[in-house]
Amino acid sequence: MSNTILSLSHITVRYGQMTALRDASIHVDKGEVVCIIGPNGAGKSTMLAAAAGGAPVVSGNIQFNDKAITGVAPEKIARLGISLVPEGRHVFGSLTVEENLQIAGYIQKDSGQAKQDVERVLTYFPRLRERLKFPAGRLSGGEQQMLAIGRALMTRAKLIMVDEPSLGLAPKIIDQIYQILLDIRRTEGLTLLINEQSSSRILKHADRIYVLRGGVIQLEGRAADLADGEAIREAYFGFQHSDARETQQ
Ligand SMILES: Nc1ncnc2c1ncn2[C@@H]1O[C@H](COP(=O)(O)OP(=O)(O)OP(=O)(O)O)[C@@H](O)[C@H]1O
Repeated sequence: MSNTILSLSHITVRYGQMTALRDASIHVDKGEVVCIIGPNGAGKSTMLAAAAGGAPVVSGNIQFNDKAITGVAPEKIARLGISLVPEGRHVFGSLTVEENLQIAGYIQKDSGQAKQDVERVLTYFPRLRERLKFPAGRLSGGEQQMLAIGRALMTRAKLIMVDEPSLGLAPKIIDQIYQILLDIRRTEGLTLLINEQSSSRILKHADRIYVLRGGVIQLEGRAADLADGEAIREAYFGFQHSDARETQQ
């Protein structure tokens, strides 16, 4: 058995005439934190959607735990142990934090186990414990992101994919969320695949980085080797752009 938990090999995705991913390959090893960085419209969400069974893949192969999952239905993929936290969080605003977590545990048949898992999630996110009886719609953006990740944890997924967790959040909150994710990784051996538009805060948290632009993987490397940001900037913008500070914000 290989150490790779997820691989997408030579994936092409088309929405009608529009090619969103072109012959793109990525892999994620067990226990890794891998980040896909790229500008708006690069194809990042499409990559996660392809792994979750929700994108029109026209060619290529997707494997999870050495099993082919290309063309497999999203609910079946979820049951195999992949959970996607979509961009924009999508919590149920009128339901309480507790109810949001309980519903996410529907995948488990055993209600005792679901109860234990609510407790397990609250241990990682003490902030959610304080807000347990609040409607999720009244939470701050950071708290909603925590809840969205908490919901993914309820499924006991082996691989959690998070689409732009930093979007609209203050740097302090972003770091806090990453610290919690790394804590969960350490405690549970979880594997994480994360999309981000900006690289600066991610480089210190991720093990490995892919830069995606125009549906094509432009760069792959260990975060430690890319720390100065130069190669990332070049791949991100497609040309030498010494003054391109956008990715550094
Ligand atoms: N359902 C769809 N139908 C048609 N085109 C789509 C669809 N979803 C995405 N696209 C297009 O595919 C391209 C890649 O989109 P995608 O959302 O994967 O990029 P992204 O890197 O995640 O960008 P963002 O940061 O804006 O979410 C974009 O040009 C987008 O407009």
